[in-house]
Amino acid sequence: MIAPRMRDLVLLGAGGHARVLLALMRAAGYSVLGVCDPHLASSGASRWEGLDVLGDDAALLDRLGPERVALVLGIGQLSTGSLRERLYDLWRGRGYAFPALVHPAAWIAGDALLSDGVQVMAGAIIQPGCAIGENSTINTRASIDHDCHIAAHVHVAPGATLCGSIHVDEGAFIGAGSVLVQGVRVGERAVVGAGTTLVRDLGPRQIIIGGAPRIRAKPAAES
Ligand SMILES: CC(=O)SCCNC(=O)CCNC(=O)[C@H](O)C(C)(C)COP(=O)(O)OP(=O)(O)OC[C@H]1O[C@@H](n2cnc3c(N)ncnc32)[C@H](O)[C@@H]1OP(=O)(O)O
Repeated sequence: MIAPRMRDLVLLGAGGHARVLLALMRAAGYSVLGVCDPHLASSGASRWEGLDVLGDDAALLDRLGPERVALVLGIGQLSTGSLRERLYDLWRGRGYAFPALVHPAAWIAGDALLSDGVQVMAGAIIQPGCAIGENSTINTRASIDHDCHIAAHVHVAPGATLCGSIHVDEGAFIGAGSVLVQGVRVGERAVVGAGTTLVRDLGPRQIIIGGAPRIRAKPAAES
């Protein structure tokens, strides 16, 4: 993990996810040099949310090399599409660093491992024994319990609850408010719909949505 204070940060993108990250960076006291966004640049705007608009990608490459700035990926990730992943790989390939960012109101166990580019939003909890892969987002108030392994480019959306010892493979999307019971595995690029409870493994590229609750009697031995 690269210490965020080593270099000034430049925010890529100016949508809702970028605004949440800007709030995180300000709350954590990071130094933000400005924002790069093709739409802002083409509109001629010089300021956005109190930041200087630095221009589009070309401006960044021309004026602010990877030795001067580190990047923050302000593009969110929905259940479809992989723009965020492609941009991350593109800029990494150009030599730029993406420090892991953690909101000061998140709680992360001392032994949890956060890879480069991980973004942990306000209210999130990451318990002992967890590892979070590159460019993954643990969004607002999501909860990752002990010994979970989250691969790269995963989005755990707001309020999702992952119980212990869960594996989430690369590029998967865990919807808002979903609950994953202990020990399940979510396959590569699979999608867990918002509010869904996952009780068994989900294969690669599978989507699970909702699911009817069932009522049954408890075994006699249980009171
Ligand atoms: C900060 C942020 O905002 S981060 C973003 C967080 N957002 C989320 O977590 C949203 C996650 N996305 C979802 O849950 C989506 O609905 C998906 C990906 C599971 C499915 O999307 P789509 O394939 O586009 O499904 P679509 O909208 O066409 O709905 C298909 C059917 O499933 C139902 N449905 C869709 N999602 C859900 C859900 N999460 N729970 C229950 N039912 C659902 C729809 O009502 C529809 O039912 P119908 O056929 O009877 O009309």
